Amino acid sequence: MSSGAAVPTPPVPTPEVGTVVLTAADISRALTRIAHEIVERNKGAHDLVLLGIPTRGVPLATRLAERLAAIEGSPADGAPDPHAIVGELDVTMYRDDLHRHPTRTIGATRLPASGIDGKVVVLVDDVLYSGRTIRAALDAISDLGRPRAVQLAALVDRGHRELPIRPDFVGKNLPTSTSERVSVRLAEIDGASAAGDASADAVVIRPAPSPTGAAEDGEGGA
Ligand SMILES: O=P(O)(O)OC[C@H]1O[C@H](OP(=O)(O)OP(=O)(O)O)[C@H](O)[C@@H]1O
Ligand SMILES: O=c1cc[nH]c(=O)[nH]1
Repeated sequence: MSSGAAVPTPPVPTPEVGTVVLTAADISRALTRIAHEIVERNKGAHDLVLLGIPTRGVPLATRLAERLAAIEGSPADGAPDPHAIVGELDVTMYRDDLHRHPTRTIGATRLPASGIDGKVVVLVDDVLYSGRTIRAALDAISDLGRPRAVQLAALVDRGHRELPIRPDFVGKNLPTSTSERVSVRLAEIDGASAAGDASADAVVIRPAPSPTGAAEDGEGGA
């Protein structure tokens, strides 16, 4: 017999790699909740396009699309083909800090065949911090078409915004210091964990790696 309500698990400190604030199960639950919120906000999944921002926004967008399809049922019920509504949006050339990071690699931009005109575009990113990446994404979108609306989903909102940008869907609000760094690990990008777990998924908070890195973060250099 159960002895009562489950006791919340406290964050797990791992001194070498930081503190795990979201486990794989937490991330999975957060994405499922966000998918439900997207459906609720948009009264279904019609006309949705999910654009992931590299690097980790892309697999997150795919995971969200798979959940949207599962929530909406059969295509006759309005369920989207998850592969047909996901794209990726590279924002490198639209950044306002390019001069500080001249060696950034330019990534791919790939839109669904439907394009984005008249669609509801949900931008998907792993971490929202200064908001400068999303500002760049909005500029990139305006060069590609004219969506009916643009919404923003972030797995983690760590605060410290430098621009008037606010997410519509958040996995976890995580109060942080500017001297910290939030790292998201996803199996699709990072492979198996050091412990050999099937899923490497985790969100970890740790001290920013170096004074240079800390300064970059504090000034919004993502
Ligand atoms: O709100 P901001 O201050 O712009 O920071 C958030 C951005 O920083 C990280 O990307 P990063 O540029 O480090 O690239 P990565 O995703 O390839 O690691 C993160 O994935 C967000 O895109
Ligand atoms: O902590 C941070 C800040 C910006 N981008 C990240 O991915 N993590």
